Amino acid sequence: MSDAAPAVAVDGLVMRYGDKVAVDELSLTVDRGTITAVLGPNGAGKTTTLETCEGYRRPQRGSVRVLGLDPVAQRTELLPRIGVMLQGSGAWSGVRAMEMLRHVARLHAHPMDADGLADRLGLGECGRTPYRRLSGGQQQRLGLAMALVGRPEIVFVDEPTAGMDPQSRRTTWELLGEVRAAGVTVVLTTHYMDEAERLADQIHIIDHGRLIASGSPVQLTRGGTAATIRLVVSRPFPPGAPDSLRLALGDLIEVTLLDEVSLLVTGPADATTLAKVSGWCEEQGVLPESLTLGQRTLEDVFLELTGRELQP
Ligand SMILES: Nc1ncnc2c1ncn2[C@@H]1O[C@H](COP(=O)(O)OP(=O)(O)OP(=O)(O)O)[C@@H](O)[C@H]1O
Repeated sequence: MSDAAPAVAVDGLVMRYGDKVAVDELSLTVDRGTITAVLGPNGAGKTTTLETCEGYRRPQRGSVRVLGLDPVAQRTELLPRIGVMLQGSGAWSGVRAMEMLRHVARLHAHPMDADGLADRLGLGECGRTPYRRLSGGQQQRLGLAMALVGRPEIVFVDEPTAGMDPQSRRTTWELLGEVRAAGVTVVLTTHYMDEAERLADQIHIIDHGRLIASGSPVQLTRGGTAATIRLVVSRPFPPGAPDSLRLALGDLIEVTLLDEVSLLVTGPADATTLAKVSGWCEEQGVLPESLTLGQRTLEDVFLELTGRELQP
């Protein structure tokens, strides 16, 4: 019963390039009608996972189902129901933008109005421009239009706003929101935390080909009573700073040194914790330049899970 199946089900997927393990026992589910972001740093295995869902790569181990179908064995059945935006839109270099979009529209049984879609994405004015002369942002938008024009049930978009100016990013976010509102499932990869946090109903964070956390933006960032205190000081911390602060704050609280003048305190941090951090600064003779208490961001979540920053 493919209609009851989740939009995407990845189970124990392993993908290697030679000795390099790109995707490592990855399991995740995408619910229908959601925008789901696969978030991770460069090289995390996002594109490889997406290409396997799109049927461009055969799982080496594990399985992938899209709308309940096997993307390789049942490709003919699946293709008309999915839209794909590749990194680099897949257009020929000499073809004019609107020619390409109309061509893709004609491949589908019930396409959207290509001109209306192009206008919506701000492609109207460059309709006669050859693909290779389009700016990076215009190529991205054309790629998105090509993925959407066939009215897919699910659309896969790889880094939809990479290289776009802020205005085009906002238009793209709005459009993806409208696509979801029309009942289409959107699966996107991104390494922009703000994009995932703002757009996605569900986020899967992956690193080194492994799933390290899943949840809605609120579940991931507001987990329990967790909060974050950021401390930036005017001169480098004295040696042993994180350890003595950890000692002062107790076991439930995590202290992560970000660099020689800033650190992050995470856990059930409240006003008392803030006062303790301030008292510790006084004891250590360090002058806080800023000391703030706020909710965790996805960046904080990634840092806690991996000890690294998502965007170097
Ligand atoms: N064709 C290939 N041959 C060899 N190694 C590859 C190939 N494609 C990807 N890799 C490697 O596999 C790992 C995962 O790559 P992948 O492109 O899936 O990650 P990603 O998260 O999409 O990264 P990016 O955001 O940079 O596209 C990386 O270490 C990458 O260098």
